[in-house]
Amino acid sequence: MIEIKHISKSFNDRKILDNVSGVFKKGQTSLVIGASGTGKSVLLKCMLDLVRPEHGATLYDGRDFYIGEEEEKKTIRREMGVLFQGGALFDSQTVHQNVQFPLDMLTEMPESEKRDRVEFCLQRVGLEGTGNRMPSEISGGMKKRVGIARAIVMNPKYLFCDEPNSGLDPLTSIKIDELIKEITEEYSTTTVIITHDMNSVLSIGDYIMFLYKGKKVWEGNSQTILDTNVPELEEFVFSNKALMKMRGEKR
Ligand SMILES: Nc1ncnc2c1ncn2[C@@H]1O[C@H](COP(=O)(O)OP(=O)(O)OP(=O)(O)O)[C@@H](O)[C@H]1O
Repeated sequence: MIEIKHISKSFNDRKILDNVSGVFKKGQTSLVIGASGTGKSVLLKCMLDLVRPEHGATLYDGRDFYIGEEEEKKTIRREMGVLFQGGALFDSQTVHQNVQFPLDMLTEMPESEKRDRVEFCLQRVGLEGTGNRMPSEISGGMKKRVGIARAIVMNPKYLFCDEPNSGLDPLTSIKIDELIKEITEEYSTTTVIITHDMNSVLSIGDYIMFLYKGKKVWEGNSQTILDTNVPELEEFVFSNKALMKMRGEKR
């Protein structure tokens, strides 16, 4: 479980996050949603301690990430897997080398064990047999899968995905969402996904936090979101015409 408590962050006197709190549970896919520029990525960076908020705390299963001992912070960092926006693969390295990177950086694992672990993760994301290819030789959807394999190679407790569907067609997006959801349930990870994809919201939103101009103005799940009466959220959700129609038919 990850708890964020009263997170506030400003850049150059401009408040980007304003007192944001929430709980992301183990074994669930939690989504942080909102329009562009509303502070989703900054919130993720605060949770990863890449950006330090002026106020607030992030607790990983009760362990305070900002004020804990350096050893404890290191432990927490090793328990995190991150799927970066755009995949962030090293172009000059093979798929296998990309997935192995965290094992090389963070473990003393023997080479043979690393190889087996990488092969297992590639197989888990449906990419068996592709280890020797270069990132330039695979599709956008496959790159995301490589990114997911790399994010889970250390067997993380906490999985962060920044816009996992960006640049993908709708069908591939659904498959990536399903894969993230399956992994979350299979390994009981606490998964936090930054997105503005309404398909994801409706299909994998166990918990949804909606940010508007840096504030949390709504929280709920995929079942309750279509019944919202919060104007800012209504505007966000029903900018999708098909959903607007669905709501009309429901009422
Ligand atoms: N390092 C920084 N210095 C100054 N301003 C920043 C910095 N990082 C982010 N911002 C500002 O914070 C605001 C929120 O940015 P953020 O990237 O969190 O938005 P977002 O909700 O993730 O948007 P998108 O969906 O487009 O990725 C933006 O106005 C951005 O310019």
